[in-house]
Amino acid sequence: MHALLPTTAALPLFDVAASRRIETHALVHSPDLMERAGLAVAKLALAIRRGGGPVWVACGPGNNGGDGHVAARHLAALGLPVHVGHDAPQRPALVIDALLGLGLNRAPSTELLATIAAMQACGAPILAVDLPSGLLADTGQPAGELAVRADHTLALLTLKPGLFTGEGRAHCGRLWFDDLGITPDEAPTADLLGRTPPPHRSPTAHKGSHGQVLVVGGAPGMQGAARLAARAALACGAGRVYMDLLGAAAEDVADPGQPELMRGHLAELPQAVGVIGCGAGATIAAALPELLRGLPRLVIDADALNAIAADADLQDLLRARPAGSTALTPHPLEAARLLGRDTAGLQADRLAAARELAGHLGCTVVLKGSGSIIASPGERPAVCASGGPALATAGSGDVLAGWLGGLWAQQPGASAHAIACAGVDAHGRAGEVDGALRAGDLIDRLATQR
Ligand SMILES: NC(=O)C1=CN([C@@H]2O[C@H](COP(=O)(O)OP(=O)(O)OC[C@H]3O[C@@H](n4cnc5c(N)ncnc54)[C@H](O)[C@@H]3O)[C@@H](O)[C@H]2O)[C@@H](O)CC1
Ligand SMILES: Nc1ncnc2c1ncn2[C@@H]1O[C@H](COP(=O)(O)OP(=O)(O)O)[C@@H](O)[C@H]1O
Repeated sequence: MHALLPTTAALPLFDVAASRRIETHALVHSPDLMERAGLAVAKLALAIRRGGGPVWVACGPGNNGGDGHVAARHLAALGLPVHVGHDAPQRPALVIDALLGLGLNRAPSTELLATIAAMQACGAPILAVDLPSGLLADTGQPAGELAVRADHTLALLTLKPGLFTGEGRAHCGRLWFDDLGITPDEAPTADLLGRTPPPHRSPTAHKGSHGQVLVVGGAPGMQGAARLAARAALACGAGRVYMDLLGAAAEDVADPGQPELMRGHLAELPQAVGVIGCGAGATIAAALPELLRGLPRLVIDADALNAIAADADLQDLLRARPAGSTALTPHPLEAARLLGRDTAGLQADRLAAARELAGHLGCTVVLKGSGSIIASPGERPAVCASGGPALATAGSGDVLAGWLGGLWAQQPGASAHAIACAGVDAHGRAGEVDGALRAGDLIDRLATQR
């Protein structure tokens, strides 16, 4: 058993169906899985209980409850006061939530909701077994009106996507993992992102070795978004970064705070990585056909996504681009527009939605938000474990788009999927601070963490 995050290594994620298969195979040679699980829960419970009161173990009807009973037995054998039941004891030192795990398949009943509410109200730390009860393992969404908000979650046997995306991070608290000594015998459903080394810079490099980025966006009143993207591309190490601010006079393009940035246009920079759409407003629509046809690698964000959502011809141009040459970075509302769906429906299964959008438009899709998803045609999807609410500030998405462009300029042979995985994880790590992070400060943190 070990604490899970932050992780430098990529980790395999398995959905419910895969976890069930792995469990079934493992049980053939290791029939004592529940004993192992319950022992791991008891060990963690010993370490995190607060005070000398009873450990309250709330057990459900299935194997999740079985794990809870085994843990209760171990704790009682050690002489700890243990209370097993759905009613709260006086001043518990810890709650072990073993109500529902992988088997959750409907909204919790009124009685279960009452137990969840009592756990939440009793004031003791909550340790969830495998998953916080009421949270769906595949999506990270509550199945009903309430799911446990745990202080700790000990994932067992496999890591499930719902621990990391959707509402998962708000419900899991600190994450721990015990694989119960089993190595899964099948390919993961998705990868949890690990750290990717920064692009190599040769001792004999010159600025021409590190590529060009062309940022197209920043309509009047929204130029800050494009400037943030351009600054991020520069800080990432791109050799030369150009801006095409839509509708701006030549003298307005200069960025006094960042004199390295230059003015440029598609016609002069046919090999640049395009970062298009940040703060672009409706003006970007007219420029899109040329950009979609002209630039070999594209990161498409914000208003460019909205323009594409509204125009079937632009969608066809996107689909006509070579495989691996385009990354879309929608937040959930933009992704919903691209799929012609509502945001809540899309958020209900972020992994499925990102895969669907990637298939629909033939592009890499970064579905942003807590537990960003990276999905591409023909690739295993990835889930981002880094980042947090400090990133919920204006401009952090523009920084991401620019950073992806900067990475790609330096690694022309990389696919959109590889660039998105590397950049999204770095962006998330840089955003792990208390409080809120200004987008400008996020760029500095990205540049210095490498
Ligand atoms: N079988 C084993 O040896 C192992 C089991 N493990 C544990 O077993 C869990 C999975 O066990 P189960 O498949 O029995 O599933 P659960 O224990 O999560 O729940 C299954 C039961 O809950 C009921 N249920 C589902 N949703 C409900 C709802 N909303 N309201 C009321 N009842 C509901 C189901 O009808 C079923 O009876 C894992 O999460 C993990 O904790 C792991 O420890 C690995 C080893
Ligand atoms: N709570 C959060 N946890 C993790 N990442 C977050 C959170 N809130 C925002 N982010 C990240 O911050 C960025 C916000 O992007 P976006 O919504 O496009 O903002 P903007 O348009 O203001 O730049 C995305 O990369 C998103 O994943």
